[in-house]
Amino acid sequence: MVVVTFVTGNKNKLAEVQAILADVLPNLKSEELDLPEYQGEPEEISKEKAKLAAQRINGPVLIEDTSLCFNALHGLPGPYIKWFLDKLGYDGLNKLLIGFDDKTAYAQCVFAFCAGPTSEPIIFDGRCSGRIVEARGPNKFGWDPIFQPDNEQGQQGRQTFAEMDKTEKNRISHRSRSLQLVKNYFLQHPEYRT
Ligand SMILES: O=c1nc[nH]c2c1ncn2[C@H]1C[C@H](O)[C@@H](COP(=O)(O)OP(=O)(O)OP(=O)(O)O)O1
Ligand SMILES: [Mg+2]
Repeated sequence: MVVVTFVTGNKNKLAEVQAILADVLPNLKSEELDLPEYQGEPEEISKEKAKLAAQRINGPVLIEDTSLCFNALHGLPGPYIKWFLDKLGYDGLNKLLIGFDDKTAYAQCVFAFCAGPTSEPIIFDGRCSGRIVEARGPNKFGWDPIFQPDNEQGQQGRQTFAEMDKTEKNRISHRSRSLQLVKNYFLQHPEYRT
């Protein structure tokens, strides 16, 4: 069996990935590396991140890059949300939208699988639409308190990701949608799990 390594510096991501992939990739390893990230479109950032990870690990790797995209700002902060969150906090992120009626946003999770140091990465894109609200719920993972996802009918939801229990978040999140595609890929490639 060829063991896949999920490379991330983020413990919360790792926990969600392990929970969602448990049945398909029970042998998923993890490596705590905070890889440098190129600027550009989310797909390109993930591809480059995956190539770098595959070189560092010298084997098959899975990485992901998460964006939070404000529709009024044409998708920004997008992949730069980590730095915006760090510098502006929940209030500052809300204030970015003060001049706009449109508070809608989407979370995007782009997984990339790279089979080895010389392979071309494969991309899996999952999104969850919602809106930016004043922070509600425990402050445990990134921007969870200010993102209120739409429900499955596409209507405005009631809870922020931070207010939901983990199972509920993992059922509807950007990450779980992207991981659904990752799962399908690995179901067709049993060499990574048996
Ligand atoms: O479901 C989520 N709910 C709330 N916040 C989230 C979520 N997923 C990522 N986040 C945060 C973490 C980081 O502030 C930024 C993404 O940046 P991103 O580069 O993908 O993550 P990271 O640097 O923490 O980990 P990694 O080592 O995998 O790159 O959004
Ligand atoms: Mg990162």
